[in-house]
Amino acid sequence: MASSRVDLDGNPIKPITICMIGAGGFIGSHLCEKLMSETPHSVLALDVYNDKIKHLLEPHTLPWASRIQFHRLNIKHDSRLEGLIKMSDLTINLAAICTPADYNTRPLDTIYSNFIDALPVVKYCSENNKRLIHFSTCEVYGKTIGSFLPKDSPLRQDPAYYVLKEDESPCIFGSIEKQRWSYACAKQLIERLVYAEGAENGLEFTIVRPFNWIGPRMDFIPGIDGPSEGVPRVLACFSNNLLRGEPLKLVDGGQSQRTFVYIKDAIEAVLLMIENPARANGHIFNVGNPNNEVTVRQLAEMMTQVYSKVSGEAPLEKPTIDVSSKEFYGEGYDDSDKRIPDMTIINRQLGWNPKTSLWDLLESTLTYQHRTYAEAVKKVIAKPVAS
Ligand SMILES: NC(=O)c1ccc[n+]([C@@H]2O[C@H](COP(=O)([O-])OP(=O)(O)OC[C@H]3O[C@@H](n4cnc5c(N)ncnc54)[C@H](O)[C@@H]3O)[C@@H](O)[C@H]2O)c1
Ligand SMILES: O=c1ccn([C@@H]2O[C@H](COP(=O)(O)OP(=O)(O)O[C@H]3OC[C@@H](O)[C@H](O)[C@H]3O)[C@@H](O)[C@H]2O)c(=O)[nH]1
Repeated sequence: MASSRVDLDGNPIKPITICMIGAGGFIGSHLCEKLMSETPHSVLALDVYNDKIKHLLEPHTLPWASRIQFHRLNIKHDSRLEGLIKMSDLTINLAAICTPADYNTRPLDTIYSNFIDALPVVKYCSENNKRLIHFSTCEVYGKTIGSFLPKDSPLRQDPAYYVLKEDESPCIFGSIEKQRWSYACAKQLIERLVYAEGAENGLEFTIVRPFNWIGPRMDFIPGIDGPSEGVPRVLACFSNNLLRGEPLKLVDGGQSQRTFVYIKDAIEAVLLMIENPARANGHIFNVGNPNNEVTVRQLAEMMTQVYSKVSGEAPLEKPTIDVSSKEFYGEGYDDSDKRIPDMTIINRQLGWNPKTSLWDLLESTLTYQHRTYAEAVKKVIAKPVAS
């Protein structure tokens, strides 16, 4: 396997060591899985948790056991960080607070996590001449230009007013009191810093802007493997509602639009970036699926249908319920209206295209959710409430 692999230009791929920060999260777990099963590369996996990669770490007889090492550490305060970056050929930084429920309620933690805590990582990579793949977000685009046009303007149908391009689109956020944008703004500034390290000090970098990657192991199910009062991202919120047989909550009518990409498609793009540095360095890449656009309401309807198919349970008569954003997220919430990634740059540089339709990715993801959580949720529901 190892010797026959070549990059996009036909050159043999040499095994490398990757320092992956945030390896225990949703994206990290899938990336580790891919690197272990399909490549000869080694991973130093850094995170405060490892539940989502336990299956890759134990038992010690796994075929890749010698190629993955978990280091439990918090990058906020751990002197081992620089040493681990120095030992590696490439650093991938995934660590972040990235659930919207936190952006307006814990803005300080959000800004520290996405900007301040990432600073030493960039600095150590730059000082030690190590390549960096930094995970940013599609939220850096904020709102579309089209959202400021009158509701009936025909220009709203013109892609020039909504398609998001890495090298052209502006970043449009709400006012400071709309603390939703604390995350996007922190991500934007760290992108600018990484870019400036490239321009002034020659840092070899790639910036990834994920557009709603979804799939198994995303976030948590409240009260099962996460806090009962916690609010994860929409896939886990809706999965939780479906597992409990309660209506899916549509924030402000579910009119916002998103494009969803299957995590396994997106991971293919990251692997291409890892193994084709000459094509990926110095670039910012949108990674999403422009063909999978829905409103949040349509997502809820599709998830209801798919869940009924995979669970064998009939959908509720009234499967959704409207809630205001103030009620659901609290003061200071705001939203991105529409997110369609332009794919020109990633297509040109890496020849990557997403493959999986929204229906198919929901079918495999909800099959996983049902198999993993249905029993546990039933038990919790059956427990008599203490009086
Ligand atoms: N999933 C998406 O669709 C999406 C979209 C846009 C951007 N992103 C970005 O991609 C990255 C990964 O996202 P994810 O969906 O896997 O999120 P995640 O929350 O599942 O993973 C982040 C991981 O980082 C770890 N972490 C956070 N702070 C840390 C610290 N101080 N020290 C050590 N570990 C720390 C967490 O424990 C967690 O395991 C984030 O930077 C996020 O902003 C993801
Ligand atoms: O139960 C819910 C949860 C969410 N929603 C809505 O569903 C939409 C998507 O919500 P998500 O929680 O997935 O988060 P968003 O797409 O807004 O942001 C995400 O985008 C990219 C990343 O940077 C982050 O992972 C996150 O900020 C929003 O319009 C939200 O208001 C509901 O209507 N009901």
